[in-house]
Amino acid sequence: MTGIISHADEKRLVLVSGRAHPDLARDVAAELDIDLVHTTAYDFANGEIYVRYADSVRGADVFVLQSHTAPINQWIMEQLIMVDALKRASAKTITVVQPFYGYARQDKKHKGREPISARLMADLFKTAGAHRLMSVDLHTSQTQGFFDGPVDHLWAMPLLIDYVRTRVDISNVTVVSPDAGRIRVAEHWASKLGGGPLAFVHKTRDTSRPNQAVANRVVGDVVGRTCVLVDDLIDTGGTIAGAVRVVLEAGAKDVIVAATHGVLSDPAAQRLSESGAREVVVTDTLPIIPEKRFPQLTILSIAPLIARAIREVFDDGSVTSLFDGNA
Ligand SMILES: Nc1ncnc2c1ncn2[C@@H]1O[C@H](COP(=O)(O)O)[C@@H](O)[C@H]1O
Ligand SMILES: O=P(O)(O)OC[C@H]1O[C@H](OP(=O)(O)OP(=O)(O)O)[C@H](O)[C@@H]1O
Repeated sequence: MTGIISHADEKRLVLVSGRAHPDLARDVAAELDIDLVHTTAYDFANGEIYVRYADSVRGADVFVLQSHTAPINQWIMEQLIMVDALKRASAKTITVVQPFYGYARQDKKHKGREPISARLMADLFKTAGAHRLMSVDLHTSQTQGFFDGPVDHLWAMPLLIDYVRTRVDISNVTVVSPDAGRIRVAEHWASKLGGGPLAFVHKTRDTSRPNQAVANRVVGDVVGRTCVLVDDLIDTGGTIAGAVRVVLEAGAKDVIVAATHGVLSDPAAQRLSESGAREVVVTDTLPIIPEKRFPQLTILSIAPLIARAIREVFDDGSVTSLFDGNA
């Protein structure tokens, strides 16, 4: 195995990773059957970051993997610096692979004098030298339009659905959206999970205080049913724990939660473990440290999907084809 795959036409695929989620980088490299190109990365005494690649990347198609986990600003900055180093080392193309797109929730101004940080992120990566972005389950699809270049928007839904299908009797499933913003996604889930009914939770947020979600009530047929609650991400767990509570109070038989990104900021692990959900299923787009794991948590590997998408991009194939039948 080498860090570089040589083709007759001299194309070279290089995978490099920041320090945020080494397990995911290792798994993606293994799926691609390549070695990561070693990257030296460390912090100077004042917190500034240094990176250098051990091998030449000249003329290569380079994929820069970084998970936007806490401390998120440090890891985003590291990825930006990695892109800059690749640009200056004459990489042919640079694809930023950010399985979870940091700042994606700041995609519009809700009030005057707010930033649109999701757009700023795209601009920063473009300025650093990125040609292309790859991400999984963006908070809103429109974020694709922020980056001036190709964006590969991967869906974890087929992976999650394949798993959830093994855990439920699909003739008795109601798919539940934990808020109004995710009803379209929940519709998609329902059609793929046996075409059962759909419900949604009326959620409100106190916008004067961060991370405060209130689940008011559930609308839809949940009595006696296995409810599958679907969301893009679980951060502090307030949205999901509240939704599980109102769904169970409304008479659901049991609840399985499926979300792509397990951000799991405190006190999510405690909230979820005490929520009454039978199972909470996430992917490993973000690392989940042992202290944040709880008995009902299942973590699915996103590495095969990312590796297949990288392969398609490198081969000038079709990323969309990975989702044929799920569009
Ligand atoms: N990082 C964040 N954590 C929690 N809440 C956030 C974060 N970034 C933005 N927000 C707030 O989330 C909602 C987003 O609402 P959408 O309807 O999805 O646009 C908004 O209140 C943000 O201020
Ligand atoms: O675990 P939590 O801390 O509760 O945060 C997670 C929730 O926050 C986001 O929704 P958001 O309320 O930002 O927007 P939306 O209702 O428009 O999806 C996200 O889609 C989750 O539903």
